[in-house]
Amino acid sequence: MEIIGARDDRNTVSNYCSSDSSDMLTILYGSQTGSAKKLAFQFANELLEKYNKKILVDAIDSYDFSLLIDSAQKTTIIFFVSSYGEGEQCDNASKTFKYLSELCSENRQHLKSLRYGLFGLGNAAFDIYQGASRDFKNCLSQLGSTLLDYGEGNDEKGELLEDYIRWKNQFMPTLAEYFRWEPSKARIYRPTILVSEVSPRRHANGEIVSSLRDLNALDKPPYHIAKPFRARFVNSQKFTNGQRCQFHCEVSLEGCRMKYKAGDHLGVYPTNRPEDVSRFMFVFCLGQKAEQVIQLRSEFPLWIPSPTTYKAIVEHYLNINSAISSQMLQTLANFAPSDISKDRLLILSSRESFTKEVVDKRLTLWEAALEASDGHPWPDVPFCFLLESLGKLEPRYYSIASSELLYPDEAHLTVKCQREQLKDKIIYGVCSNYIESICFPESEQGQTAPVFVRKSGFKPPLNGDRPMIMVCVGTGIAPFRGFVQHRIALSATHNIGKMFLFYGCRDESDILYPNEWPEYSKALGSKLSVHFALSREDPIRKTYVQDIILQRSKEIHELLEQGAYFYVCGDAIKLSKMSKLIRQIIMQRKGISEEEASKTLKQLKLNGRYQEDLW
Ligand SMILES: Cc1cc2nc3c(=O)[nH]c(=O)nc-3n(C[C@H](O)[C@H](O)[C@H](O)COP(=O)(O)O)c2cc1C
Repeated sequence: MEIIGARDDRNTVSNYCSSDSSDMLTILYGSQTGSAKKLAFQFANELLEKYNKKILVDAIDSYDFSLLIDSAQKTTIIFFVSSYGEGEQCDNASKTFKYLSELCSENRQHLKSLRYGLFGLGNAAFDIYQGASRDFKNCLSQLGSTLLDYGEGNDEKGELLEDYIRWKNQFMPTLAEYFRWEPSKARIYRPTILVSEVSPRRHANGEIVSSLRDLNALDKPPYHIAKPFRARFVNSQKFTNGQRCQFHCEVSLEGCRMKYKAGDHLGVYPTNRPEDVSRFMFVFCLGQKAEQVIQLRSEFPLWIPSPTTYKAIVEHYLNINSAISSQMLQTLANFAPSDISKDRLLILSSRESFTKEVVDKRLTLWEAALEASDGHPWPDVPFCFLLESLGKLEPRYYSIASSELLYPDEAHLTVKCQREQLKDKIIYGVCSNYIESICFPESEQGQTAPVFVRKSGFKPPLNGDRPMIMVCVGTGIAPFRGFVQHRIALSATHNIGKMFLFYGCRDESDILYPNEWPEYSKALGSKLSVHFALSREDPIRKTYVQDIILQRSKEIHELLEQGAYFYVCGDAIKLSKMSKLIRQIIMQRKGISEEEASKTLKQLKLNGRYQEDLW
């Protein structure tokens, strides 16, 4: 009985497939930002809990599909497939999709032995809704595989989890029937993480070790995602204040030996908001034992270093404001402090109320609990239930806004505080507001955060004399500040190519780095031309980046013909039509068909000459 977590070890996957798979199930995910991966593990956990089934969970690209070709051995896989780019596969599924598409072209049913279920994750605000999951399904059907069930979850209005639950509730019993699985003896809640309270370990100086991340601060390079560097945030400067707070800050990488290049990302591990931490600790009665040292054990890989303390987990490792599902509330109801609270929570979790009362109001688990109990604490909730349900406080990624050629020991960031005003509360984005709190602290303390560099393919051309066209909205300006700095550094010794920057924001007061663009233009002369699209400057005629791009379509096309690189960065929804626009420009300027223009654009993408960094 085990869940095997995502690993890099491909051999284990192959071994697993070639053993008796008649009663075994594999769960694979294609996930860019973790949602599909999370659902895949959730599905696996539930199968383990309900049917005592042994399950492999891994990324799609870690699985060796060549083993299934024309095989007589029946294999069952449940896929969780997210769409990315323009309805495309995520990075950890694209290799497999390419492989399967090539197999399709042979027009033979090579994967007849495969039975599969598929849940697609997407967002209907994008042009090609569920492109990746539908393509994957079509491909498998051409290869002769048997579809057991297909479902789709839409991220557009925050109902992805509910879509998943509806699909899963209908599919899981069918799957069990198909395999003739008997439900394991009914249990309301079965923990998969064992939490034991132990006596404290101490640092050499006598201080209690509260988390391994503290120890990491004493560690030495190399630093990476699993061992972040505690960096100082310095020289912060606000551009705009209040609800739309945007600012610049500089992260000192001195001594950590982490190198970056313009276009890379800086991962930042946030800390939960102190107000939320203390309310969470109150609701689940953790205040008294906040500093108690605990040891965690589990059958699958845990993201929390152990031993640690309750408080360290709630502050640094647990996504206490995670989106919640009706199912979580139903399990939580078992631990209610009174029958009235239990009934109220069950009503909140019901089909009739859940969307309106929980999803639309963006209630967190602790807020829903408080609402059901009229502000009274819930002393009987097992801590492991909170760990399993809420999951990991993930690092957030920021495009680095500087060039290593000018700033080798510091990475600059451009941050917009995520603050969304709902009817009666503000939803705070955990990391941006955390960075603000350490950059503009009320006291002098706490100006460090754990960080690491994540390499990205979003890079200025290797050849410095190639033209560049850069398109962005809002804080999407960040990597382009780095690209321009990069070219300034190069210009001292090299001939550099022309640069067009198209930058969309609300009005003049919303322009980030307003003093720097004239300076960069001065330093680079005719090599840099910056064009602003200020959407709220003229209330009658709103101007967006696509409008100013269209006005310059002739020059853009000429530059593309001269080998220019085209970059897009910023809000995925606002910029979702950019590649369509470029296709249109190519079509019109070259006088070719839409199909031919699509081929040209595809080739640009393959050659790295059309790149997007969207969020
Ligand atoms: C840059 C970007 C591009 C996306 N493109 C699409 C798309 O073309 N079609 C779609 O249905 N959803 C699209 N989405 C939405 C994601 O598929 C959806 O939010 C999903 O839940 C993310 O899952 P993941 O965390 O497993 O990557 C896109 C999201 C981002 C950030």
